[in-house]
Amino acid sequence: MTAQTEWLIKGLRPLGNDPVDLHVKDGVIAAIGQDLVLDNDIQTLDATGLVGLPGLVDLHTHLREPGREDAETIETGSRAAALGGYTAVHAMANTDPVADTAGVVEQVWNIGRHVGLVDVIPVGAVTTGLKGERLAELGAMADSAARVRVFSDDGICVGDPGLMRRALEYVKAFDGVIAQHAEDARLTGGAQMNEGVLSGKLGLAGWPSVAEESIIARDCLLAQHVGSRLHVCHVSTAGSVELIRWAKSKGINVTAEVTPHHLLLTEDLAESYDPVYKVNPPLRRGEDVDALREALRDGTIDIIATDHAPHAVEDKECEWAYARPGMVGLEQALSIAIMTLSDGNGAVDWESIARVTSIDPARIGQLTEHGQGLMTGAPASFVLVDPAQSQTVDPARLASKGRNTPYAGLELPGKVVATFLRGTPTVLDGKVTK
Ligand SMILES: NC(=O)N[C@@H](CC(=O)O)C(=O)O
Ligand SMILES: [Zn+2]
Ligand SMILES: [Zn+2]
Repeated sequence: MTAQTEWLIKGLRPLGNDPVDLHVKDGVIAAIGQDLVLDNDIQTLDATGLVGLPGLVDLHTHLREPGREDAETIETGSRAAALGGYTAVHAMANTDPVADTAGVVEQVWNIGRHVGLVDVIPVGAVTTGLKGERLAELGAMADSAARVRVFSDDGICVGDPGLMRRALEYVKAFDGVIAQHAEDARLTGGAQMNEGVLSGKLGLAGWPSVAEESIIARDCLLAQHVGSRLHVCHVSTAGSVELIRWAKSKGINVTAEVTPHHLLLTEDLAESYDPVYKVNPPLRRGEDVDALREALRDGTIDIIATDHAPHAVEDKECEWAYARPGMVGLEQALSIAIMTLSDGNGAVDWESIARVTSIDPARIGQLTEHGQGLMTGAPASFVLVDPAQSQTVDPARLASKGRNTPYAGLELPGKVVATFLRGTPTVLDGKVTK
């Protein structure tokens, strides 16, 4: 029975270009062409009007397993990811136990494979227990079955410059990358929101831009000094953009990500005192949002990464100061990419969307099976999007266990109709297949 493995997909528009048919067989794209006719009796999918993109790759996802399965599991997070058009997600290391050994990363990787909806690529911790004291077993995680290439203490900054330098040097051996959560903790004690006029008015302790920017500047100089690869997580300020632009102009090997929420939302939302808007780094000013959007368009910021951060209801529906920071994002990221990378007259820059959501995240994470585009011989991992449909976000209907979406009630453009992972549909008709 070839039903699951062989497909004829009719009339999709790759990256928004002229319609073609796609023959999917044995996990790869066997042929692309106009009006393909196949003589055997295989499954056909009418994709007229749908845009085809390479499967999305998230470099920054919190799946909460092991340790907080009440907030998210690898399975529920995988469902959310597939519905969002993702075929691979990098699972952050700030779990309990922390993903700081070959054993833990292999377990996460195995559960992801068993669920089978997206490739779950573990991120390894930089320091043991995220304590910032000594390096974790980076080499063993890289050599493990999980083939870890991205290392991060995300949630916490690697504050010690000596340790950061050694981590950057260590991962060079296997072309790994250190993904830094840039926050000088000595400048953010008790911080609740962006530091500025509004934080003063609201009486909430501020997180100043300089707490992010000073670490980015330092880490770029360290990456230059030791000739290593640095990735900056969730860039949130105009000043950070300027620093990264400078570093790239000097040939420093730095890449950067921006989250959907930092591309769309501003600090004013804190006026509601609704903790759904509490996140690290905090939502910033309109000027910062403008600079981040421009930086994404001109390539200074390489990619969109969700920082999908599901939390249990009791950790979010409480007083602002006690709420955990973070918001979910896997199911809405593509819509926000569409909003950010269109010209306002409805013309969507699909090529850039593929670059920032798939091709470049796969390159940074060293994933050879993803982000390859729709080409003959490439793995059949792609997403079919209907740009004419929109979705109104209902927190109760998310596949993620997290209900902490900042987009509740908003009508967002685009809908994922189907996602394929190595030739097998994980989403069909907008629903997870298993
Ligand atoms: N972004 C957040 O506000 N929270 C993240 C940690 C992080 O990304 O720093 C989390 O793990 O909940
Ligand atoms: Zn972080
Ligand atoms: Zn994070």
